[in-house]
Amino acid sequence: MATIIDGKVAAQSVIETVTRAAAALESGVGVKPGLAVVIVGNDPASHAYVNSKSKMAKQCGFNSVQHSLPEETTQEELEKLVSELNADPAIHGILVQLPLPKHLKSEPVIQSIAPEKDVDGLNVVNAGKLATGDLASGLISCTPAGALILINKIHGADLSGLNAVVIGRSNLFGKPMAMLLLSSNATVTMAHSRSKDLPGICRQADILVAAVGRPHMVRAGWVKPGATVVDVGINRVPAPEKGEGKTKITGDVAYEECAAVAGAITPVPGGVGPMTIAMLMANTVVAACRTFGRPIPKF
Ligand SMILES: Nc1nc2c(c(=O)[nH]1)N[C@@H](CN(C=O)c1ccc(C(=O)N[C@@H](CCC(=O)O)C(=O)O)cc1)CN2
Repeated sequence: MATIIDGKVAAQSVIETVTRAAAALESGVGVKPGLAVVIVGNDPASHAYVNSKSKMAKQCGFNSVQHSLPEETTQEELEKLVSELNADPAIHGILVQLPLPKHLKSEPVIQSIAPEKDVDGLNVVNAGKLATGDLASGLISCTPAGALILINKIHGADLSGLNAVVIGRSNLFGKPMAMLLLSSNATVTMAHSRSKDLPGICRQADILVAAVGRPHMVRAGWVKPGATVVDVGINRVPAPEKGEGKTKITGDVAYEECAAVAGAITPVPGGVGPMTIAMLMANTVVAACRTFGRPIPKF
């Protein structure tokens, strides 16, 4: 049976470091790290994530600001808010929750966030720094940064000689995950819905990272015996066992059968998800420390 990689424990350790760094910043320069989270519309899951982020920011001792905008918000209104937050000296991190309602274009909004406040790491400046191997001066997308910490718990920081396969090629996860694995010396394959023989590609992986958005797509036969399997999927599926109309969260990996083959595996819930919020706090405190030239905590 595989080692279960506990994302809640790892996230708690990150949060403790963030909280200490925030307290040191406040006692040193009298300023709290400031995080502004922006949400547009009424999607219940997005509201739940944003509330968790705002609550965690308060727990870490941050100045936590939430902007909940109505569904009918225009592109101009949203970009105006981002521009005000860019200019606000009390705000060191800005996050616009995704996905945005269909009538809004996310890319111009993301690119309008000042790179030094882009705690989601999605601005081309931060994505470009990661792609060119500069992991020190930018901000890295939260979910891949958290997933790498979990992978390092099993394999250490140097992944030389290991084959890593990332299924999924989004800007939010797949691309930055592949860049981080490459920077750690893994031999990286990016696979996606148009890849030929996905199961065969996955069977080559010592580290298999699944971000496909389809419940239980990765089956035991896709997993190399002893591999580390990282499940990034957050799929809401019906849970009749919990009562009529109830739902539960499940991953992209068929957990039970893959755990029987893998050497280590992340569960859903309780794996990569909690690391996403922890790394958002980490990016915010790093952004604030940089603003004041204070020492940058290590995660
Ligand atoms: N601007 C962004 N938007 C979105 C991001 C992001 O990183 N930046 N990621 C996802 C959603 N997300 C954060 O926003 C997120 C997803 C899941 C979790 C989490 O802790 N999941 C728990 C289960 C929670 C539950 O039961 O509902 C777990 O896996 O244990 C945190 C954050 C899309 N949008």
